[in-house]
Parts: sequence; structure tokens; C-alpha cells
Amino acid sequence: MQRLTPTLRNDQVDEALISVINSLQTCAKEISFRVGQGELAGVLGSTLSENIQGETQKKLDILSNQLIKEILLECQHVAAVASEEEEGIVLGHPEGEYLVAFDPLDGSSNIDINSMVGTIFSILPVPQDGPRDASMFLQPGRNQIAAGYILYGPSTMMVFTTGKGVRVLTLDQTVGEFLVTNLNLTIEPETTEFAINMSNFRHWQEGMQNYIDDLLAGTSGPRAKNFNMRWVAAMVADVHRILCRGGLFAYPWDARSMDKPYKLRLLYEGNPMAWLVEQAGGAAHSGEERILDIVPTDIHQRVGVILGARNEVATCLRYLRYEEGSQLDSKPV
Ligand SMILES: O=P(O)(O)OC[C@H]1O[C@](O)(COP(=O)(O)O)[C@@H](O)[C@@H]1O
Ligand SMILES: [Mg+2]
Ligand SMILES: [Mg+2]
Repeated sequence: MQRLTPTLRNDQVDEALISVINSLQTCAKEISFRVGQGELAGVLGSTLSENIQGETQKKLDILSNQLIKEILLECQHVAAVASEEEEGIVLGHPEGEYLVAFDPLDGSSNIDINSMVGTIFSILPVPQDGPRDASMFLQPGRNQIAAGYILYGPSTMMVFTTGKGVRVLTLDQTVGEFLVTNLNLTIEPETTEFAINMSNFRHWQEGMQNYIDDLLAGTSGPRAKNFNMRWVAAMVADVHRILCRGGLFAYPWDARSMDKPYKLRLLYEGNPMAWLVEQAGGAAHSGEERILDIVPTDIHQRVGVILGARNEVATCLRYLRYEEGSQLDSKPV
């Protein structure tokens, strides 16, 4: 089975980017070991601190963030990093060609229940001109050079794209190497499975409520088919399932707190996942536009996310726009 570096060389990835991705691979092994040791490594539980997002940090959030930051900043090709857990960016090598944005630990609430978590990364080019500050990261997701995630599940997997399809590697714990286990994940355009946090139903826009109502109505409703639901509460695991067996994932606008109408973050979650899903033949939308076309105004900006099977994403958007064909009775007031 092929290793990561030859796979990247086959994809004509330049040596500088290979070195950045290899650094991420090192991070993945370090975090995977600690996640696997769990209680024994003393990494479970919360801290007393809050991150820039106003969320209580888990010990593993902080540890993963620190590990990734240190390892990436040792790589001479990394010009700066931006983390979901930190307010500002951290500058790296002045000659570095790449920027790395990451969610060090996605699905933090799963840590203490020994359930799936992950690391999500997005690699951007350093802009030609402009200041060397956070504004370097304010590029639309379509500029990404590489993106992906590491899933710490029953096995540890690295799933990524450099724009030539979606590659999957599995960590062989016996030799400590990631080996290629799938070279081209694809998502079927149709699906009968969706992932959404249903407890937010009452806070959604009417169009979203109508869409979900019709999925739940199954064969007796306007969609005339039954839909199954899954929610891992870790985007990385929900998106992985969609890449493996299809489906639709949504974390849409909600009215729980008006200063935070979206939960997921554009740079660390939305963009990398959107590109992976598009590379697999799916679609990824904010509810208003293609996620990869959004030009960020802040590194911690949040975004609505509807992604997965492309025909189902299109149907969901028709409901949100109250278009003909969305089988709605009601229209916006
Ligand atoms: O608490 P909820 O509504 O189930 O939200 C789960 C979502 O929040 C997240 O955990 C947010 O990510 P973090 O754990 O990195 O903050 C997503 O992975 C997941 O899809
Ligand atoms: Mg996350
Ligand atoms: Mg996180």
C-alpha cells in the first residue's frame, strides 16, 4: 500500500506543500496517540479557560492546538497559522509559501464520552502583496491549495484533497505510517440520509423547518421516500460518513442567539469541508452562496453549512428560497 509522500508526488504536489502536509501527518500521529490513551494520558476533561469563540476549552483542545502550532511553525514552508482556538494568527517563516488554518480538535464534546473527534486543516497560498497579518487569511475557500481532516475513530484516518480528488489514508499503528486505503471518494447525487441537530428545529427559518418536516414525513409526505437521520456531533465524523456513504449535513442559520446565528467557522470548518465535498462530486452551500466563494472579513467568521449529495443540497436550497418545486404549502410572509 502506498504512503503519503509518493501519493502526493503522483498528484504533482510540490515539495514545499508535501513538507507542510507531512508536518500535519506528524501532528495527527501525536494527537492520535493521546486520544487513544484517553484517561491514561490525562487528556480528558475541561479547563477553566474559554477560547476566542467563547467556548469552554477541553484539555485536548489546548493540547492539540499547541502541538499543531509548534510542529507547523517548525516547517520552513509555513508563513503563518490561524487556529479556531486562538484570537490572532501566529507568524512563522518569512519565506514560507503557505498559510495553514485549522480546527485542532473538532467535536470537542465527544472527547469525554470516548467518541469520534478530528482535526480539520486548510492550506492557502501566501498572498503576493499586502501586510503580513491576519488579512493574509481573508481569501475565499476556492483559493485553497490543500484541505482535509484527520479522524480519530476506531482507526485514525487522514482524508485530504489537493484538487485532484479525495484521498484517504489509514494510520497503520504497527509501523506508525499512514497508508493509502482509498484514492477517490465520491458522493452519490441522491441520498436518503441527513444529519442535523434536530433540537434546534424551533430556531430555524421557516424554509428549513419545512424542508426537514418533509424529510420526516417519509413516504406519506411530498418527498415520497423515507429518510434516515444520523448526528455524531462532530462535523468531521458526520462529513466522513457522507464521503463514505452519502447524505446531507446541515448546520443552518438559527435564532438562538442573534450575535451568533451560525455555529460553524468558515476558515477552519466550512471551507476545508466544502472543498472536500465538491471534490467528491457533492455540493456545499451557506444557504446564500457557494461556501468556497465567500470572501471572509474576519478569521473567526461563522457560516451556514449545507453540504453533501448535490441533488439533495439543491432541494434544500429550493425550500430555503421558497422556489417552485420545493413542494411547499407556505410562502414567506
Ligand atoms: O453541539 P451541536 O449542536 O451538536 O454541534 C455540533 C457541531 O459543533 C462542532 O462540534 C463544532 O466544532 P468544535 O468542537 O471544534 O467547536 C461540530 O463539529 C459539530 O458539527
Ligand atoms: Mg470544529
Ligand atoms: Mg475545535
